[in-house]
Amino acid sequence: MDALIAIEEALRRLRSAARILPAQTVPLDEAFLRVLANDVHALLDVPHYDRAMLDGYAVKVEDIAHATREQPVELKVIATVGAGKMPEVRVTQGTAVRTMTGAPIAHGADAIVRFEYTKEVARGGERMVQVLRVVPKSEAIQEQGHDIGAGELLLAAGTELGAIEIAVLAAQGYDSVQVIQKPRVAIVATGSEVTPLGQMLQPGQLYNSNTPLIRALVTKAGGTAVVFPPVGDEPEKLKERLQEALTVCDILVTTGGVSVGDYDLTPMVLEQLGVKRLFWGVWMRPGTPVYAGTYEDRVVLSLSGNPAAAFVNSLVLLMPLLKMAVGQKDVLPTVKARLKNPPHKRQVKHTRFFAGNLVYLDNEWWIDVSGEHSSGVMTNFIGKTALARLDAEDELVEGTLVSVILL
Ligand SMILES: Nc1nc2c(c(=O)[nH]1)N[C@H]1C(S)=C(S)[C@@H](COP(=O)(O)OP(=O)(O)OC[C@H]3O[C@@H](n4cnc5c(N)ncnc54)[C@H](O)[C@@H]3O)O[C@H]1N2
Ligand code: MOO
Repeated sequence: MDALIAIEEALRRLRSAARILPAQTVPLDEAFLRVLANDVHALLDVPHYDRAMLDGYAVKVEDIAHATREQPVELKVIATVGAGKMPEVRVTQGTAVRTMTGAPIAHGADAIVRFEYTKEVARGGERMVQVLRVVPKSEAIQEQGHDIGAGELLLAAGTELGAIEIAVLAAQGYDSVQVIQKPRVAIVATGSEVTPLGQMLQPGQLYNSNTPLIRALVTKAGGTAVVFPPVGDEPEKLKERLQEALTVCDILVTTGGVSVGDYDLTPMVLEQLGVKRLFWGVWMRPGTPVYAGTYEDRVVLSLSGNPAAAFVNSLVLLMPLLKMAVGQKDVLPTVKARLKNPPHKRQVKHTRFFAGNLVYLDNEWWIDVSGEHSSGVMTNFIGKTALARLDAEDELVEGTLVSVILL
C-alpha cells in the first residue's frame, strides 16, 4: 500500500481518469433513469395556446367590471368549447364563451369566470349567463409558453431522467432521446476461499457475497454488470481472468487481495497487465486498502474483500465513478445530521463511516448509528438508510453535526 490519501483526493484522481462514455439514442419509453447526453431545448411553447385553468366563462373583464351578486352582469353565451378544439367564435362586448378546463381561450376574452361565480339563465330562447362578481384580468388563463417557451433550455446534459424529466420531454413531443451509454462494469471477486453460490462449502471457505453486492449497486446506479466467476489467489489464473474482464468493460471492479498479506495479489497482477496506478490506500474505514488504476480508457477499482468494506468502498468511490462516467457532476451528495448513539471512542483516526438510520427529533435530523461497526459485519447494514461520515477533526460524541450519505 502507498501513503494513504484523502477521499476527496481519491475522487479527484478518479475524475481525472474517468472519460464520459459515448451517447446513444433510446426510445423515450426506455429512457427512465438514463442520463442525458446533451442539452435539450424546448421545441414547443407549453402550453401551446392560451388555455383555461378552470371550468367557466371566457369574458371581457371590462364587461363585468361592476358585477355583483345583487346586480349581476348578463352576457350572451355564444358557444361552448372543450379541450381539444380551437373556438370558432370571438368574444365581443356583451358576450361570453362557455369554456372547459384545458380548452383554448376564445379570441377577445381576457379572463375566465368560474362557474361558481355565475348563473346561466334562458331569455326568450337565448342562453344568457349572469356574472355575479368581478374577476381580474387574466384570471384562470394560462398564457401560451407560460410553462416553457420554444427554444428555451429544457434539460441540461448530465440530467438523470426521472419521471418528471420524462414527462417534460413527452410534453415537447420527443419520442426518443440521446443518453449516455450505460457503463459496463465487469465484476471479479478474488480469493481462494471465495465459493460460487450453488457449490458445497468446504472447511475454510465462504460464499461469494461481494459479486451480488456490487452487481446490485451497479444495477441501481444504471450500469450493466458483467459478472465473472470468482478466481483464487493464483497469479496466472488471476491474470487470465482480469485480462479477460478488462476487454469487455468500461470499469473493472475486483474485490479482495488488496491489503498486504502473502496472497494479496490483485494490484501486482493488474500492474503486470499494464494497469497504471491512481492510488492504493485511502483514509477511510472500512475499506482502507482500496486500489484504483487505469487501463487504456478504462478505470479499475479494486475493493477490499471484507463485504462491509467493499460496500462502503462502493458507496464512496464506485457509485461516484459511475456517475462520472455518465457525465454527472454532483457525484457524492451529502446532507447534514447530528450523531446519535455513537460508538464509545473519543475520536476517529481515519475518515470513518457508520451505517445508521435518519430520525427527526426536536426539529432536527439525527443519524442513529447504534450497532456494531466492523468491516467483518454485514448484517448491521440491513435496513439502514444512511451512512454517517466522521473525519479526524469531528468529535465522536452525541450531537456532532456530520455529513451523511443517503443510501
Ligand atoms: N497487516 C495488515 N493486514 C491487513 C491490513 C493492513 O493494513 N495490514 N488491512 C486490513 C484491512 S483494513 C482490510 S479491509 C482487509 C482487506 O483485505 P483484502 O482486501 O486483501 O481482502 P481479503 O483478505 O481478500 O479478504 C478479507 C475478508 O473478506 C472475505 N472475502 C473476500 N472476498 C469475499 C467475497 N467475494 N465474498 C465474501 N467474503 C469475501 C475474506 O474471506 C476475508 O475474510 O485487510 C486487512 N488486513
Ligand atoms: O479498512 Mo478495513 O475495511 O477496515 O477492515
